Amino acid sequence: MSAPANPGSYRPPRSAASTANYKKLMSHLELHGTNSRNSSWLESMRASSPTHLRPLPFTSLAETHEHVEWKRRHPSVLAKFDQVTAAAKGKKIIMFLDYDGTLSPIVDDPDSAFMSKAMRAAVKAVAKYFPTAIVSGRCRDKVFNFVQLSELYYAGSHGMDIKGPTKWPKHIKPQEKSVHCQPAWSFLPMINEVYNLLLERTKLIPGSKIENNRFCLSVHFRCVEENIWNRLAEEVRSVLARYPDLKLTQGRKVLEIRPTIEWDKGKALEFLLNELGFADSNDIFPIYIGDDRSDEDAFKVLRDRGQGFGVLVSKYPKETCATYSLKEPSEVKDFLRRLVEWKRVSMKEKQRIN
Ligand SMILES: O=P(O)(O)OC[C@H]1O[C@H](O[C@H]2O[C@H](CO)[C@@H](O)[C@H](O)[C@H]2O)[C@H](O)[C@@H](O)[C@@H]1O
Repeated sequence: MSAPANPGSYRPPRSAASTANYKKLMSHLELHGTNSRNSSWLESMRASSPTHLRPLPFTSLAETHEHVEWKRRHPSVLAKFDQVTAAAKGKKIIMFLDYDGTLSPIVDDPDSAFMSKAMRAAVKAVAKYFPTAIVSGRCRDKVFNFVQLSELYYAGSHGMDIKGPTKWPKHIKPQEKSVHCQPAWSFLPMINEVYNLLLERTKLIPGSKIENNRFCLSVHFRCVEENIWNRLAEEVRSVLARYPDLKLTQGRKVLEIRPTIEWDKGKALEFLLNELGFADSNDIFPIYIGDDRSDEDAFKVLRDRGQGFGVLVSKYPKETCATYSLKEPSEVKDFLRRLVEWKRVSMKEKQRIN
């Protein structure tokens, strides 16, 4: 799965599963879109980001049985920190971090999803000790502008645009060839065409926003009144009906339009492990932290490889392939800091023994 020499010449296969998902989602929009408020896509769109519900604190007596059971299956990685570091001992940790909802809190305006200085310092410290990648649905340039750390790998557009660090941290040998992977290169003109069509078709829908993430698009529902979600979805449906090579996925109050290629955040994770020279390595310990559905592809890869683990960032129980959980970005920051501290102490200890 090495980077194509000429990204423009690479035509990845279309996935049957993706096509089936696309048809399923499209048929939901078609069959139930305009009349039924109970269609499954509407329900899951609501549930994807229940920011306006009263949050149930994890420690509250009001915790539901479901919540308790979910926490038992996906405990806090902070609470299990000693267990985690015991498993990672002697192995090489590689850190993968989603951006929105993981490093930055979810906000109404996607252009204002800034990360705090403290979070940036925590990510910088992690990258000093472990190879670190940001894996985001955003386009690579945009997520780089938010994070502003040159020593990281960046996988934008759900992993369809990967680039290596421009400043190499000491622990990584600078690669002879620069890491570069754009498996959906040939879809660029189509994505731009659909972007312009959607801008035009949705301009009268209050609160809607179409975000161009280069190899994919996001249609934002967060600031659209729920009673017109169907109208927005219908516009998306009617545009996409003419583009069978694009598929729809659903995120947190967002519909994402992507090329129907067999590529996702899980594939990006595998690509990066290969590029780092860990393809067949048994002594690696990859950790992937993310909050959204698209992160599940990466959690699943780690689960299937039996290496490292996934951490889901969520205050609410969600079906997930992640092993552990964290409630919110501030806990992600705490976890990153603790990991750095643990590494510093174990390096000192090693030096003392030698
Ligand atoms: O993979 P990610 O880095 O998590 O990107 C997924 C989407 O994130 C952004 O949207 C989400 O965050 C916004 C800002 O907090 C929020 O307004 C929106 O409702 C969320 O869905 C980004 O704007 C999208 O393009 C990404 O697809």
